[in-house]
Amino acid sequence: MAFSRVYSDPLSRGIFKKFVVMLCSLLTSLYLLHCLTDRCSSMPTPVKASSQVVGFFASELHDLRSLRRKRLLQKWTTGSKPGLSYQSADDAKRTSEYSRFDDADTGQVLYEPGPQVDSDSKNRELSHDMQPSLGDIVYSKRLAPRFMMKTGSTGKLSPLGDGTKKLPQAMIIGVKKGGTRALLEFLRVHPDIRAVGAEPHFFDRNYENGLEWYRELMPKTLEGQITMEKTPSYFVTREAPARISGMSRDTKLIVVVRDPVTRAISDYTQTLSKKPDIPTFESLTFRNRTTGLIDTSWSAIQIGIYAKHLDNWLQYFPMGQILFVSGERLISDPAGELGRVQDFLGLKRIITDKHFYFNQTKGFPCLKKAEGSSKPHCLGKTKGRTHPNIHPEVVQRLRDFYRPFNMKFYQMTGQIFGWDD
Ligand SMILES: Nc1ncnc2c1ncn2[C@@H]1O[C@H](COP(=O)(O)OS(=O)(=O)O)[C@@H](OP(=O)(O)O)[C@H]1O
Repeated sequence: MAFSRVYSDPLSRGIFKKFVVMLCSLLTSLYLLHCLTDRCSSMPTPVKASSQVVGFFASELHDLRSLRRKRLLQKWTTGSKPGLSYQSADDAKRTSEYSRFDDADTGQVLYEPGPQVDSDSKNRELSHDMQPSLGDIVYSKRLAPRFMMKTGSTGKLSPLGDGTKKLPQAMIIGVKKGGTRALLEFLRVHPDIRAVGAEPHFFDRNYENGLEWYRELMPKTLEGQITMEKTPSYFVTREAPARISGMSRDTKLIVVVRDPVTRAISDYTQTLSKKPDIPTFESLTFRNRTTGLIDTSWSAIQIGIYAKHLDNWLQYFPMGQILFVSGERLISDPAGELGRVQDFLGLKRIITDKHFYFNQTKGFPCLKKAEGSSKPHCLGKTKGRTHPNIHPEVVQRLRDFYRPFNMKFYQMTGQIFGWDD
């Protein structure tokens, strides 16, 4: 009754209409505010029940929210403090469950999910730069299901935390003491590369565990990303080429080579650091010091006969599928060598000069920002050790020994590494 009275009075009707319009805009503003605080997805969406106008607002809001998410993601992916503070309690627990395991040769402790692969090493330090990478962490539960992650340089959006463990499509197979750790650490900066940090030693020591075991060690990758690992002993493992080819004939292989004489001394220096009582380099080098006969059964010498090992790989892989990186140039011009590697892997050249600086104290190039960190990063103290002085006569004898093998190697690869200049 009261309503019909009000409605029949033209003045009251006008006021009533204005009231309704104001109420509607108030409700719409409230809804807008609610959505801007990112809470409206849990409510029944207004699109279904409402007019085109509300539908329009909903789509505008959607765009606004994706823009906010993209901005946030941009902030993360450009490396500004990706920190663990985004983790929920569950995720923090998951991270703490990551097993610690070592790089067989370096003793660096890396965080990787999965079983313990190598427990040889004695040196178990954790450096800040070896924490799980941004991509390894599934962020807080509230954010995870709705947030999207940029798939590397492809710019595709995929749900964060998604991805699957894949067998490596590319690997660094050698050589021991060539600079393999530096190469892997530098490559990890690339958004399209995900690599297992520790050396799996699957194709030499752990082959009987099977490919599923091996796959489990790998980090999750999104579409377009390359899975990588490095195990320098593969290059000198007789069975490795057949086994890797059995996994995939398309596997891309990278070998970091270094002057075999310096490499042998570096190898010896590493052993010496673990076992200070071993004989001198000179006495291990010769079978007979007076005749000058080199002991080729000593692994430190054996590994440097690159041409011989390469022959074995060429039985299973075409030359075009193997890239040789100069260990020397990796130090003098890291961006140049990284450029070649990115081309070989079919990736955009994202790692450039801008990523490196030369650390005077370390005496090596270092990363301005390591993967998943905003801090500068040099390799640990097991890389770039001071070598003992070796008698020049012994060094010369070794140079003479390696020369023909080096020449053969230059011929096979079509690259001159300059070890005999
Ligand atoms: N940027 C940078 N920082 C530190 N060290 C560098 C770098 N680039 C190459 N190198 C050289 O890498 C050598 C170790 O090689 P690897 O990583 O292949 O060693 S290992 O086989 O994994 O133990 C290591 O050998 P040594 O100098 O004999 O210790 C270094 O000379």
